[in-house]
Amino acid sequence: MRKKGILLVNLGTPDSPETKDVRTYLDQFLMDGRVIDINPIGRNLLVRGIIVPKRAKNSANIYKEIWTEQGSPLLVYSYELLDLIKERLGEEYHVELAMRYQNPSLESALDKMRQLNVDSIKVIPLFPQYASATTGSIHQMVMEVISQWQVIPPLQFVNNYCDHKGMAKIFAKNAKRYLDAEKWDHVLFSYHGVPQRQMKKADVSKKHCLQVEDCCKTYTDTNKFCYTAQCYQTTKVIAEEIGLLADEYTLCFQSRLGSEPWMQPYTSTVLKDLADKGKKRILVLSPAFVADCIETIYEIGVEYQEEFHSYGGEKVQMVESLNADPEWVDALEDIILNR
Ligand SMILES: C=CC1=C(C)c2cc3[nH]c(cc4nc(cc5[nH]c(cc1n2)c(C)c5CCC(=O)O)C(CCC(=O)O)=C4C)c(C)c3C=C
Ligand SMILES: [Fe+2]
Ligand SMILES: [Fe+2]
Repeated sequence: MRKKGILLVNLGTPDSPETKDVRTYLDQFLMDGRVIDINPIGRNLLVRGIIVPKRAKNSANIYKEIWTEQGSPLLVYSYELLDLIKERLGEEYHVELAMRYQNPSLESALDKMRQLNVDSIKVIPLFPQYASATTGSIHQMVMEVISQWQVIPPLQFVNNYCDHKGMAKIFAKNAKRYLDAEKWDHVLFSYHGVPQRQMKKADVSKKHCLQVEDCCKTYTDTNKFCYTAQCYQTTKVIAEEIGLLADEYTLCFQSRLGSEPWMQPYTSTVLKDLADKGKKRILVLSPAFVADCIETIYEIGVEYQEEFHSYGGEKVQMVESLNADPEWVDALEDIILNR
């Protein structure tokens, strides 16, 4: 029986926490024109001349701290999820996992599907919100690879699932475990940031994103492809599910790289403001990630904790991501079958 192909794709992670592998990963990642979206010569100088040489060793040390016996958390959780979703979908489907950068590579996953002569391919980026640097890059790469095939099978691309109730319920459930057990002064929804320039580029009207006040706090037809608007929408669905009041939570953006402005407010700034207001205990969800990774485990769990402490706060607690939660398998099955 010919099967329906399902391709799950996450960002990728180094093959090992050694500096040379981290360097290779950062080089492939940051040389992507959708990630550092400047002219190729400038990108080459910036990435290979400045960012990677400056960053590789320090990043490798951080990867060493989060690395598990099975490997990088992002990859380990992704494989666990793959096993569960394969079991769930059964014989009718052939499911592959790929990473946009490093391994398992998109090329090898797609080649397996080509060899199997699958009936169709549906691409599901493991990112709830669309950003050009993530989902856009995955879709572009899949199209580039498949464009070389003699037979181009029916293809489907999932753009986003920022408003998926099943997904939101799991983030809410994970947060409630902390909210029910202890007292927290505020909840943060801390998303991976993107440069403001990329947001403006994604707005085809050129009249909306960062042009009108509170441009993307409401998710509408006008801004339906805007990453920020989708982050607000995810937050709204999760906050409703938890039962949070408007003044009990704040949306913010982390992981800024370089000196140009990224989406704001920055998580660091919000943490400082909260500390100045006397807030001591902060619970942080990070629903741009479906698997815990360096950005959640280290940036939130270690760096923001230390930073908040230096401002006079007490505790920053990271809420676990979806990882290999059986309810995430339910939600992902629905996304695969119905989006
Ligand atoms: C969730 C969506 C993501 C967006 C949007 C995104 C954009 C983006 N990222 C960088 C630079 C870095 N990101 C890094 C790690 C990283 N980023 C994402 C997701 C998004 N990135 C994930 C899931 C991860 C974790 C990978 C892991 O192995 O755990 C890193 C590397 C980490 C480090 O060295 O500290 C960099 C660098 C840019 C420039 C960007 C632009 C839009
Ligand atoms: Fe990133
Ligand atoms: Fe926007």
